[in-house]
Amino acid sequence: MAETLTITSLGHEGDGIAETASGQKVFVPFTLPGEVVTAEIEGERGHLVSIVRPSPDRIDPACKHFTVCGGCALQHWAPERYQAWKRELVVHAFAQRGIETEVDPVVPVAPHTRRRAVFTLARDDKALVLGFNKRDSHDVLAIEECPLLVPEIENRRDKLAALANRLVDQGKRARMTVVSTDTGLDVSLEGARKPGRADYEALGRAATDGSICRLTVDGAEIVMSRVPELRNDPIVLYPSPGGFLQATAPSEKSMADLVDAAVGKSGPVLDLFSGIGTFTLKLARRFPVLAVEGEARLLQALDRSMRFSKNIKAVTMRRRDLFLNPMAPPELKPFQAVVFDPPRAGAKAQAEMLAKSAVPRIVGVSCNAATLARDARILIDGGYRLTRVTPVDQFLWSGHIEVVATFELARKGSTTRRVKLS
Ligand SMILES: C[S@@+](CC[C@H](N)C(=O)[O-])C[C@H]1O[C@@H](n2cnc3c(N)ncnc32)[C@H](O)[C@@H]1O
Repeated sequence: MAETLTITSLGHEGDGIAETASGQKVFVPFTLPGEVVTAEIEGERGHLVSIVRPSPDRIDPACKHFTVCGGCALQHWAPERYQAWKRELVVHAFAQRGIETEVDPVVPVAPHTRRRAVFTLARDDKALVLGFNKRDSHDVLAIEECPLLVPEIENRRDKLAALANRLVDQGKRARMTVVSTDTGLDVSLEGARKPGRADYEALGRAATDGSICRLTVDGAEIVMSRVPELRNDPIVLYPSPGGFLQATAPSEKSMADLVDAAVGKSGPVLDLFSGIGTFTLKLARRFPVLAVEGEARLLQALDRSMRFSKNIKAVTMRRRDLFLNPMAPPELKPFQAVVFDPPRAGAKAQAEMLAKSAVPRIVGVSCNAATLARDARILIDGGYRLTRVTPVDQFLWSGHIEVVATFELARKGSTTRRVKLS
């Protein structure tokens, strides 16, 4: 039987939190603070049945698939309240580590800006479905719209499904990463059937209608009609098939501007977890930069950017596993600033090394506020001061938030030295 509940707050994934009559804490998706709802209780999950008293901040969701699609959790909240909640997530993550800090307002990101999408493809009962996983399910939802995506991807769903049609067999699944670039769609298919000779020809024909610049299957290039380029004059970035790329161009710009400002006026700069060089290249307009990254193919893409971008200073690249082999204080010595932008797991080992260094400025970028706060604690305990924290809403309507944090060396007796980067 459904129980009447009052939602007191939202959990970090965006689900409403309430207490049952028996004092049990339950999470009820698609509810808002202050709302009175009825829900069927199953363990610590509450399945929303009806909204008895809606929040004045409740709005109509932007997408017809909302609540069924696993992608979005919070389309039903007025933007100002939603953004304030996202900022609070960051405040809370730092407070959990004993760090009291000012946090800037969230930098918002508009709908229809997601330029990198990862679709699931599944063939059931003959039809090939291109979509996203349903909420709390492995089933694939065939999406008819997605207000997150740039139109170049959203309007080509049928074309993308047709492209994969030959290579996904009955009962099988595959993953398709699509990046909208300035030269067309860069499509990477993974987990599909290996193409045979006849497939190559058909794929070649299907892919060369002007909308697709590159098609790779499990990393192997099948079609390349134009080199995929992300142009931001004077810089050109080259995405790597299926490789990491900041999810939207506006959030990437906001983060790169924040990093650039936080680095300040002196180099050389060390860019750790550099990827294809999103921050490296912008910083290299002013300073020599050493880019360190674990994946060879991303450094190859950065190498290409260095050759085709204009007005950049010396960029040195190094491949290294920074989890197993973080850069140690003697190696950090030449740098006036260090940027680190690790995966969700954070950069604990590297933060421990940075905490022992005398680098004057450190900028941390992360899509996980909890691991960033953990790494911030390590830096602060090592003698750094946290001077600015800015959330960027790269993952609109989800519980995820991107954060840029700036640290300055505050240890007594610390001096700054300028050293030439060899
Ligand atoms: C969040 S991405 C940031 C990339 C880059 N800063 C950008 O904006 O495009 C994290 C990067 O860390 C790299 N990475 C993951 N694990 C690593 C490791 N153990 N050592 C070095 N790099 C690693 C990934 O390949 C990825 O490029």
